[in-house]
Amino acid sequence: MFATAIIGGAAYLQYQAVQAGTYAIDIFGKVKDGATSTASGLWEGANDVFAQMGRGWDKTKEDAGNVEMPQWMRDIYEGRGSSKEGGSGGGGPEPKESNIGAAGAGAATAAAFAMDSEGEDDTRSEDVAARDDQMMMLTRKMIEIRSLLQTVEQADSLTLPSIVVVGSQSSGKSSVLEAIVGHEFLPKGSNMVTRRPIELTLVNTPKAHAEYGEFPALGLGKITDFTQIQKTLTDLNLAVPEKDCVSDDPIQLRIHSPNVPDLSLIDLPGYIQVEAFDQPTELKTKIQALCDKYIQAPNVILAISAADVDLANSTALRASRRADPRGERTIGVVTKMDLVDPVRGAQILKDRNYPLRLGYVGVVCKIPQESRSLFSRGSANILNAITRNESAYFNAHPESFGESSQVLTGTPNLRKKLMHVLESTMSSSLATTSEAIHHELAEATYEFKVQYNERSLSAESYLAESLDAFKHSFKGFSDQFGRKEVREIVKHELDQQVLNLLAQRYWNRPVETLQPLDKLSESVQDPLESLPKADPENPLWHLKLDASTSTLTKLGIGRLATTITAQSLQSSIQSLIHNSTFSNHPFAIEAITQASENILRDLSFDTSDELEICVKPYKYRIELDDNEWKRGRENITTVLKGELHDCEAATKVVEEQIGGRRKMKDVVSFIDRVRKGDVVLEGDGIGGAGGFSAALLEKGKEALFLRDRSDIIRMRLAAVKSRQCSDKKNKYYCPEIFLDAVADKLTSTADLFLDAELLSKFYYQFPRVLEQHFRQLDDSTIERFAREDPKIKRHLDVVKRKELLEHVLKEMDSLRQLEAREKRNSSRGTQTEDDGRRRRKGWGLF
Ligand SMILES: Nc1nc2c(ncn2[C@@H]2O[C@H](COP(=O)(O)OP(=O)(O)OP(=O)(O)O)[C@@H](O)[C@H]2O)c(=O)[nH]1
Repeated sequence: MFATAIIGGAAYLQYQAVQAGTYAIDIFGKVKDGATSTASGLWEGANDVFAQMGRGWDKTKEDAGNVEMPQWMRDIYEGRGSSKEGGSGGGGPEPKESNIGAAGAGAATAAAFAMDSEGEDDTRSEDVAARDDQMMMLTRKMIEIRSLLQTVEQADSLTLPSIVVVGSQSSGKSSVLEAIVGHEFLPKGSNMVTRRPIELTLVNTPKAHAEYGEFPALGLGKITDFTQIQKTLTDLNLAVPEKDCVSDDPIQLRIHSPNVPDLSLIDLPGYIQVEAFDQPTELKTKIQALCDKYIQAPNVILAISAADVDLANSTALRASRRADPRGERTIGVVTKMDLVDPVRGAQILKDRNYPLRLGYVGVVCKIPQESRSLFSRGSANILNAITRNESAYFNAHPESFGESSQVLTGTPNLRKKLMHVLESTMSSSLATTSEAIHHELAEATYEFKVQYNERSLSAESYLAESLDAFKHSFKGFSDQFGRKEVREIVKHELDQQVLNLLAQRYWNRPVETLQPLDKLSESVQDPLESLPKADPENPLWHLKLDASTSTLTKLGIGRLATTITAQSLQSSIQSLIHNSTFSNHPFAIEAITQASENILRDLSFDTSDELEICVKPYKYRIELDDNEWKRGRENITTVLKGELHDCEAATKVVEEQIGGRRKMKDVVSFIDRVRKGDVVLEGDGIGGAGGFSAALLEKGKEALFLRDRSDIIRMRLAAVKSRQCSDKKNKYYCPEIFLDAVADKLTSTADLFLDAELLSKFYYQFPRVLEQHFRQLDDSTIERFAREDPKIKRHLDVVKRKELLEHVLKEMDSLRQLEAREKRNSSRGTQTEDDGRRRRKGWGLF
């Protein structure tokens, strides 16, 4: 058993070490999963640090500093062109022969741009497609960094920009977002259903077939049914009370799909013109204030306006003009293009009144009616239906929307534009964000050093340490609490039982009533004073001792001894808990208490029955040797002295309650005289008598009882010490000694048995059950447990913050390496017009 314990312990220690090590990894993993496998290993090495994390923290650290390029990218950098074995868009159809090159290099973006949807050919050149892929990779990395920063306690300086979607009610905001995602998932209804910002992170998962959403803050897991996502969003929004109507507490939603680009978007409540009669009067200004908060720099504004409403009246454009007067970070989206004349539509997109550097995009995002019935429910993707419908419309009017028209139309182009814009905006924000992270990290590092002496801590390591310490103190306790201690407990209990038996059968003096003694019980007629001189054959004294012995042996020693030993163990566990770090953790107190109770209860059943069988022979015959008699005599002397001492102490208390020795003497002598018949009471004395109140008489009876008991004990102490009681053959004259010796015999059997059956088994099982219990806890429970202690919570927060910030900086480093390679590649002569446009100021400064 010992060997197994050691092996088990070592394995657990190892487990704990791994747990502690993977603590940070898990956190990072939470903000990034689902994108870990790709069609061609596209992101492996270069981008997906998260995927590497699964291989261990050390490996991750190593890799983060040494970012590996995927083959296809190296080929591009080394001028070998694109690899035809490059990734495919996962769930999408096979690329057409003429496009195979582009499909190889740019397939990752092809699906994300919705270019492989039916009716859409990828007409990009190889270089452009490859660069799109690379851009997507950079964007993804930045979004990862953004998500990581979201998990750090929020400070405004620690964010990367996002795309904020604003527009009036019914302008088509939801339709645009749903067209980008390919699913109906946003709350719908007339009752102002968007009440909170929805922070939507789209994660492109090229190889995965399943599309799903996650609410990281809710822990609902992966939701593949988009109507369920819609329902959850609706519930979360409607939970904002009618009287507040809007809240700035964002809902975070991540959607993973092979058909979405990597994007981070924020959907906001739609602007209203005027409050409805049942809406709060300040609602319009509240929505405005909320939107204004989000459309500040460096966020990109996606201003949605419907084509059938004059752009001059567009609330979204008016708001964006206030926040972005030079139109540098606003993308104008004109929805419902199908509702206006194509010529008019094209004019709108060329708007010169509010020129936008990022331009306007016209879209038709309505889900065709026939498709709605087919796709609207569950998890079917509506992307193809929308893009087909949309391109049919734009293709039908080439004079207005064709290549020569110089207007940008269509959801795929919008998606692409969003990715490009987000990437470039994020990259220009990196320098300032990086500075802010360095600053925050310096603060966290200082606190870590000064407050916590650089002692690393994770919820798992804290639990493991606490558990180890507790098991260690339990081991110490188990070394000290053995057979001897059980013996003391059991013997003490049986001593009390012996005293009770003696009091019942030998020492009984009736004091419950105020009555003359001659009317009372037999024991008074055979006073104990007469015992030393009684006839050795007097059956009364034989009967008394035999009956007392029988009562003692048939007391249910099995149950009694097992129960008090288990209780003692249980209370020792409680004090061990309260002297351990677990004392600040109600959850752990409950778990440990429960574990010990369960084990003790289970063990007690069998133990008590078996112990009862072991003491059975004593129920029929008890033989004592001289030594046992001698030991009994010594022990009962101590017990009687203890009892005498207790009686005297109790007498003192009663004396104080009565009001002094003198008053007590008066009451006691009155009751004495009544008992002797010297005073005859009228009535029963219940209402008081002899000038004493009823309460005083009650106390007097207590004092008399204690006095009588003290007298008897003194008398019996003298008897126990007498020559008569030195010999075991005089047992009927010395019941105290005999009963003590019997109790001693019972105790010896009990302690031996309890030591083997209860203690040993408990000592073996308890630490293992604890270990098992704590080992199977899930991460969130362990985290909750550790955070119950405010000091530990603070410590954990500092460690976590520091680790996250360090990790973010590392991610930024690898991003910088990728960017440097991109620059090298550009300078090797593959520079195109497109490259020039994509080179950004600020990139590489951080
Ligand atoms: N014909 C046409 N109808 C559209 C288009 N886009 C959206 N709609 C319709 O316009 C209505 C409003 O669209 P939503 O996407 O719900 O607009 P919203 O801005 O999200 O509205 P709120 O959630 O109320 O703020 C819906 O009935 C859509 O079907 C479009 O391009 N063409």
